[in-house]
Amino acid sequence: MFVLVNLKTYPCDPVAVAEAVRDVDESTDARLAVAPQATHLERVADTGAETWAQHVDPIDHGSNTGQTLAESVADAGAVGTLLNHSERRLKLADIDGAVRAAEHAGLETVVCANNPAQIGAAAALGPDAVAVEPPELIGTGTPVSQADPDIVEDAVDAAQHVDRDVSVLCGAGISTGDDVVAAGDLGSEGVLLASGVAKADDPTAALEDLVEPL
Ligand SMILES: O=C(CO)COP(=O)(O)O
Repeated sequence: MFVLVNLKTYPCDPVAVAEAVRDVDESTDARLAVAPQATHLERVADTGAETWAQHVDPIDHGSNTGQTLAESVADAGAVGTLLNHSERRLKLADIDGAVRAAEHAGLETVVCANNPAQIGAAAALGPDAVAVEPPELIGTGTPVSQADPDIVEDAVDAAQHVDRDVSVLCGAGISTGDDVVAAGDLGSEGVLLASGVAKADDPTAALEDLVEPL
């Protein structure tokens, strides 16, 4: 299972969380990664933790003030990027452009979507993975795998119908090892989570709990 921790703009210490991700990754068969804010990418990558961006724009080098260039994110040490997170929605054409920009920079891609229909559309753009995250469950602590298992199974079906090479992650409210196991039982190859680790008093303990049953 892939456990991708999105730090959003939570007021946590990104380096401390990254060190926890690195250390717990070494103790488990699961794959762990962390997605800090763009300004923290380099410091986080320097810890040795697998580092992801939260977003890149569908642009090339040039006159794009204030935008995030995939090559710069890769230069900072990121190996992948989230795209179209529910808190950073893009138009379809821009998701397509951002997937191409990320691929060009050598970044792995996870395109987020709200529901199975959007997952099918996202999978058709050929990212490495898609992630279904019902927005109403994000940050609630109620795991999608328990509150809405059908959405995960339907997302897996929708993605496989379009492209069997696109893996499916799920997210929203995931915070325990049982949640991760339930996500896997529903056909998900990983989880995308935030508050369960970023807001934890002890991120190492939170991560250990997440991977303990794997
Ligand atoms: O948006 C999310 C991950 O990208 C999910 O957030 P929570 O884990 O806080 O529900």
